Amino acid sequence: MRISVSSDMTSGVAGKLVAELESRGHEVLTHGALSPEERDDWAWASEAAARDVADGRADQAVVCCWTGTGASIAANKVPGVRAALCADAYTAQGARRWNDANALALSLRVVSEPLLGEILDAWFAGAASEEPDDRANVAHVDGIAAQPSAR
Ligand SMILES: O=C[C@H](O)[C@H](O)[C@H](O)COP(=O)(O)O
Repeated sequence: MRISVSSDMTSGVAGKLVAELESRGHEVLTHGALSPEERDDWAWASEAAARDVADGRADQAVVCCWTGTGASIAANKVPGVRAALCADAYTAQGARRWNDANALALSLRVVSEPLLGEILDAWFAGAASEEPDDRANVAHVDGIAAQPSAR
């Protein structure tokens, strides 16, 4: 799989992420602090990785910042991207299964190296549910940004 990775810092698991993903057989694109000469602020870095997914240059993204919050918010503003902020394996598994999440948002402060391994194991093991209700939810979420409020 091709994974686009962004971070606003090189601290914490940001420094391990690319090697970890490559060791799992993924091709990695990098943005922000992980890419020389790119703007490294979380909003720009996360948007760049999310646009790789939306535009088909990557299958999925992993977006990081100190809390993971800004990275997830920015990624979720890009149409077609469903980013999930995950601080544990259970949430990562559910994000893939029920939300068909295509961007994993991580906190550089909270996620330790062992926890990163657990979260990635769960994330990549999980397949999106094909249940009609689940697909309807995902399709509705993708359409929200494109529609005016119905209320
Ligand atoms: O949600 C935002 C992230 O946690 C940022 O990593 C944090 O705000 C630090 O950003 P800055 O280095 O721009 O202060």
